[in-house]
Amino acid sequence: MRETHTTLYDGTPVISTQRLTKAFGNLVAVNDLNLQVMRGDVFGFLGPNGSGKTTTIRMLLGLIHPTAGRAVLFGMDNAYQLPAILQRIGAIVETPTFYPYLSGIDNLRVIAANSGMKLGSVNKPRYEEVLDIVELKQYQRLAYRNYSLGMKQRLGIAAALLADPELVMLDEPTNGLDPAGVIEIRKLIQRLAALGKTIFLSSHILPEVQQVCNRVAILRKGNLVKQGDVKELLREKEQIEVRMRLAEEAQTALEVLRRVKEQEASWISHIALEQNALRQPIILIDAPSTRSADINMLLARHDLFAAELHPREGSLEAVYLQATSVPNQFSEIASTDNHTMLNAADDSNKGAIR
Ligand SMILES: Nc1ncnc2c1ncn2[C@@H]1O[C@H](COP(=O)(O)OP(=O)(O)OP(=O)(O)O)[C@@H](O)[C@H]1O
Repeated sequence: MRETHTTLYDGTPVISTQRLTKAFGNLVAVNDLNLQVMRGDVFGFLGPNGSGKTTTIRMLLGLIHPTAGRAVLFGMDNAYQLPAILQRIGAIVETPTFYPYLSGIDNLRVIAANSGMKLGSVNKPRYEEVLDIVELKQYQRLAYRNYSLGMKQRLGIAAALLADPELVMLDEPTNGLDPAGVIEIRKLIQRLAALGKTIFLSSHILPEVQQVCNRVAILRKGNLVKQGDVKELLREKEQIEVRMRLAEEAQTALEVLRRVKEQEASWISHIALEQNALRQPIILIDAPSTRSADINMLLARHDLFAAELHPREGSLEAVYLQATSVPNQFSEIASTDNHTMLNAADDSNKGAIR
């Protein structure tokens, strides 16, 4: 988790949507969406293919008009004050177009010229600054066509940073990247957060999001099914794993724990008997990891002694799976549910890595 968060986070909303909705004909791509992104957030925007992430981002950037509802960025309604809002945003929604035969730095010059930024030596430090941030300074003279996919993606982010935006919006920035490329992007996002940028990141890759984001929203079929602080969401998904020496002991322990759960231990939300990788029976208890000693004591009271007992951290994957398995009657869109990596496999452009 990002450490800079506490120092930069001041609770000022940067993005606030109110009942934001987009329908394409009969298809409700985004339904009644209320999002809150605060200054200093690294905000993860999650959802399976077709759940409405890109449509939301396009509405936020004023690329398409909502069917209903509104989006307020930096306190301004984007239906009325879009130019003032866009000046403060750096975004990559689709892969930016670069000239293959021009170097990285020359491509940035072209983009700056095309978007009306100041040219000439006065901007040179800024080009180098952004290339430095994305760790491409040493490759700035290399022709774009010789860049790796990860370098191309980072040059795109450098271009989005030229005007020193407060909010950086990245739509699936790790698509198609190899593990090293994914790590580079993660480090880059952490650097941008440390520079005080607010980051809005849509992604399929849950472990990545878990590592860099402090807050997340999960979309399913155009509906917001979860929004919250990552640490809190993970805490809700903590478990305690207990292994007994013998299978019969595991069964007895399970019965004891279930009884205790009903009678006195309301801090246990669920208990299941499963098998570990060695096919040994284990008891998985959904409870705060700080309760491990209590579990030990409860078992000991019944002359049951665990061979192993250890807390398991919560994962965003567990949060996601639970959130997206909730049946939802509002929208008609077919989506792929219960896929750990938000089902990137059916789309060759998605670079989900397990
Ligand atoms: N211009 C459009 N016309 C009609 N339907 C559209 C249009 N744009 C998006 N959709 C539909 O809206 C739904 C949401 O699409 P969207 O691209 O926002 O999802 P997403 O979560 O970004 O998915 P992915 O991860 O695959 O990019 C999909 O069913 C998509 O087919």
